Amino acid sequence: MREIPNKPLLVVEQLSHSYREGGDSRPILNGIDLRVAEHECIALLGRSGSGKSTLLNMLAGIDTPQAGRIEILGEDINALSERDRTLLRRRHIGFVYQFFNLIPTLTIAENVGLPLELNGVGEQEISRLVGLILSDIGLGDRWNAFPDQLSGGEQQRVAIARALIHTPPIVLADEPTGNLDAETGDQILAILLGLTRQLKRTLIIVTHSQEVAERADRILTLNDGLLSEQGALHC
Ligand SMILES: Nc1ncnc2c1ncn2[C@@H]1O[C@H](COP(=O)(O)OP(=O)(O)OP(=O)(O)O)[C@@H](O)[C@H]1O
Repeated sequence: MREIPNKPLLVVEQLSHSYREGGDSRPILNGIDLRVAEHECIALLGRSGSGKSTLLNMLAGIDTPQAGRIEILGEDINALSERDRTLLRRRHIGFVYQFFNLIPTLTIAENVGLPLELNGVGEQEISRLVGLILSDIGLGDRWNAFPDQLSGGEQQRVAIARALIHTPPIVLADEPTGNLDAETGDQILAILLGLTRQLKRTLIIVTHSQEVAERADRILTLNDGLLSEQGALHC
C-alpha cells in the first residue's frame, strides 16, 4: 500500500447543498467532511443521482455550496471573488468530463494549449508543451485535426492532455470512461492514472466501476448526502 502524506491539499468541511424542485428543497449533500493529501488518487462512487457530479463541481469552484467550506491549498474558495476563483481554478485544477467537452472549432493542439494560453504562457512554450503531451498520449501526429475527426477515445485523450498540461495539483475526472467501450475505457484509465502518477498530481475520479475504484488509494462512497470510506487498497 502506498503511504499517504499528511499535508492536505484539499479540505472540505460540513459541505451541504440542496436543489429546489417545484416548491420543495431536496437535500443532496448533507455535511460532507473530506481531507485529500497531495498525490492521492481517490475514487468517488455512489448510485446515480447521489450527488457525485454536484460534489465535484463544487470542489472545482464551478458551483457554490449553500453551506460549508472548501479549502484548496489553504484558500477558502468560496470566500474568493468570482475573478480570483476563476484564476485559482485555471491554475490549480484540471477537469476531465464524461463527454470530453472539447471546443469543436479549435484544433486538437489549440484545445490542449488553451489552459496555458489562459494562464499567460508564451506561444513558443505552449507549442513545446503541447508537442510533448500530444506524443505522451499517442496523438503527436494529429495537431491540426478537429475534435469531430477523432474517435471518442482519442477525444478523451485530448481532454486528459488539456486537463494536465498546466500541471494543476488537483485533477478531477467525472466518469471519464463512462461514454467509452470497455477496452477504450481501460486505455483511457491507464493514460489518466499513468500521467497523474508520473506528474505526482492528486486525482479524484468519479466512477461507477468497482474495477476502476480498485486502482485508487482510497474509495469513497456518496450515500444519503454523506461520504463513507471503503478502506485503503493497493495502489
Ligand atoms: N441544477 C440542478 N437543479 C435541480 N436538481 C439538480 C441539479 N443538478 C443536479 N440535480 C439533481 O441532484 C441529484 C444529484 O445529481 P448529480 O448529477 O450530482 O448526481 P450523480 O451522482 O453525479 O449522478 P450520475 O451518477 O447519474 O451522474 C440528481 O437527482 C439531480 O437530478
